[in-house]
Amino acid sequence: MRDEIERPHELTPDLHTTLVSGQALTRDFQVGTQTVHALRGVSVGVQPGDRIALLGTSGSGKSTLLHLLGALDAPTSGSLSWPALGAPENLRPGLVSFVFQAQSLLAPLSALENVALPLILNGQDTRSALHEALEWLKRLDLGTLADQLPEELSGGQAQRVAVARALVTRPRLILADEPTGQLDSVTAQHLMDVLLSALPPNAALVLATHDPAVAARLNAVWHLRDGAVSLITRSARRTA
Ligand SMILES: Nc1ncnc2c1ncn2[C@@H]1O[C@H](COP(=O)(O)OP(=O)(O)OP(=O)(O)O)[C@@H](O)[C@H]1O
Repeated sequence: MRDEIERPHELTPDLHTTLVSGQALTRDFQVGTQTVHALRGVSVGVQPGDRIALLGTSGSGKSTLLHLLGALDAPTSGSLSWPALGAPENLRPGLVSFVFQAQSLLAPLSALENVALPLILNGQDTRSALHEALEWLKRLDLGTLADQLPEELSGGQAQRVAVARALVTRPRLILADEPTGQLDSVTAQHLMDVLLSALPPNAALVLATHDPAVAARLNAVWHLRDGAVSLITRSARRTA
């Protein structure tokens, strides 16, 4: 149930706990002689426990905004900060994780090795990284698939492995870019079940989607239109 509607400028972020804050963000891309205005002045904040859907049509700027929030890209203008997380160079892998639409697993690595990789990149020894990765696979009901290569997994299984890989570092912020985009509606809802039940209550999720049924699973929706957040709706019932 959505009972409260806010304009973006009415948000009052708590600066001590804010995971990421973006003010007046723009992002232009130069394509030949044309300038594409992918974001046109977006101001948003993400707090611990938020489960936010980023809903908008193709080309509305969802991926561009996620990339900025995760410091994969920098804005053309505006300011970005991660008050509770620190400097952008310390965010990944660890504090901020991404789940992409599809085929983001490394093909030569098994499911288990894919999940362990962020821990190994963070300096953890391989043996304990593999042990923790297996615990996550089991938790997501994927223990029997640990030795499979990505090409041997179904689309839904591969996305659950990608969720395990995103959660293994115990991130504070998970940015998911249409993680259900290649899945049928039943498999998509199963992935949402897995993601929402495995997400630590204090972590935040921002998930881009075209699908209103997926957005309805979350407790706030940022409606993105032509590179601007046109509306923010919040659910009365917070799930975290
Ligand atoms: N690297 C880039 N170079 C040029 N233009 C880009 C680039 N990235 C994004 N754009 C353009 O910016 C606009 C917003 O793109 P973006 O991918 O953020 O939208 P989106 O809402 O995620 O779309 P979709 O739902 O199709 O993934 C589009 O017009 C896109 O073509």
